[in-house]
Amino acid sequence: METTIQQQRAQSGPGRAEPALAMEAVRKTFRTAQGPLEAVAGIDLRVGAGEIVAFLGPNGAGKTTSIDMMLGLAVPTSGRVSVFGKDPREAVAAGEVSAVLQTGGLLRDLTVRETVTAIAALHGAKDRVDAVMERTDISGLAKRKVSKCSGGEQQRLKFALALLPDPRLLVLDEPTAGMDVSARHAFWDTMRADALEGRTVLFATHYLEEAQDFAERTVLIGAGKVLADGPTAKLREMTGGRVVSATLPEGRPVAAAVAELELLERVASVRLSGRRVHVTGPDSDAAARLLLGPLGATDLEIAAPTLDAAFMELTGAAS
Ligand SMILES: Nc1ncnc2c1ncn2[C@@H]1O[C@H](COP(=O)(O)OP(=O)(O)OP(=O)(O)O)[C@@H](O)[C@H]1O
Repeated sequence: METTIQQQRAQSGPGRAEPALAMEAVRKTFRTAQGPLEAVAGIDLRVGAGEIVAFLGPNGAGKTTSIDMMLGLAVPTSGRVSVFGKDPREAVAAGEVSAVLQTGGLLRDLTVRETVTAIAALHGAKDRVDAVMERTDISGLAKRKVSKCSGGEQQRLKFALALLPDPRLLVLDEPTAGMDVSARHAFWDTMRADALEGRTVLFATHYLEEAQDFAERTVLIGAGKVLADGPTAKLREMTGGRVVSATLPEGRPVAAAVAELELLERVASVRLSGRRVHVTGPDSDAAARLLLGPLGATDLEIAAPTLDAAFMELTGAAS
C-alpha cells in the first residue's frame, strides 16, 4: 500500500517545491520544579507540500511539543517555525493547517452531527458537513451523543472536524491511540484515501508499523532531536531487519553458539537472556537455519523490528 500511495502521488500529487512546514533550529525549554527541561533541543525539518511524514519516537521524545509549535499552540524558545511560509497561527486562522490532537476538545452533550455542524459554521463550511461525515465514516453515528461514542469513534469525529476547513496540511498526534486493531485499520484506510487527494500529512506515532504502512518518510525523534530522517523503508533497513529468537539447548556452551551467530554475514547484534538468544539482522533466514540446524535451538520466533529495537540501533549509531 505504501508503494501504491507513493506511485499514485508521484503521478498526481501537487508540486513539492513549496514547503508545507519548515522548522529551523527550533528549541523549546520548559521551566520545571527540577530546573529547565529542554523538550525540543534543536530540530531542523522541511516538509514539502504533498508529503506524508511519520513523526516517530518513544514517550517524551518531544513529538507533542513540536506539534504544538507547528500549530501555534506553543511558541519556540528559539528558532523559527513556518507553515506554508506563514506564522503557524496565521496558517491556522486561514484554515491551511488543522489537527487531530490527543487531548480534549469535544463537547460530550452534543450529538456527532451537532458537533460537526457547529464547527462547520465557525469555518464557513456548512456545505461540507455531509461530505466530511461520509468521508470519515461517521454518518451512521449522526444522532449519537459524543459521550456515548467509543474512543475510536471520537477520534473519527475529531478527524472530521479537522477536515472541515479543507486544510492543505493535516497534523495528527497519535491519531489511533485508544483504537483497537480493526478501528485502527479503518482509520488508516480513510486517511489513505484522503491523502491521495494531495493533502500534506504529518502524524506522530509510537508505532513503527504505522510509519511503515502509511508514511513515505519517517522522522525519528528522541530526546528532542532528529535521530534519523529519510524514506521509511530505509529506516527499516537501518534498524537491522528482523529479530530471530530461539532457545539454545542445555548442556552446550552458549558462548560458542553466540560466537557462531556473530560470524554470520550482516548480523547486526546477538543478545542473550538466559538460554534465549536474539539475533538482529537483515538475513533472518540464515540465522534461523543455523539456530535450528547445527546449534540445535528450539522455540524459534521471527519478529519485525520494534520501535525500541530501532531506537536502540539508531541512538547507538548516533552516539
Ligand atoms: N508543559 C510542560 N511543562 C513541563 N514539561 C513538559 C511540558 N510539556 C512537555 N513536557 C516535557 O517535555 C518532554 C517532551 O514531551 P512531549 O509531550 O513533547 O513528548 P512526546 O514525544 O509527545 O511524548 P508522548 O509520546 O508520551 O506523547 C517530556 O519530558 C515532557 O515531560
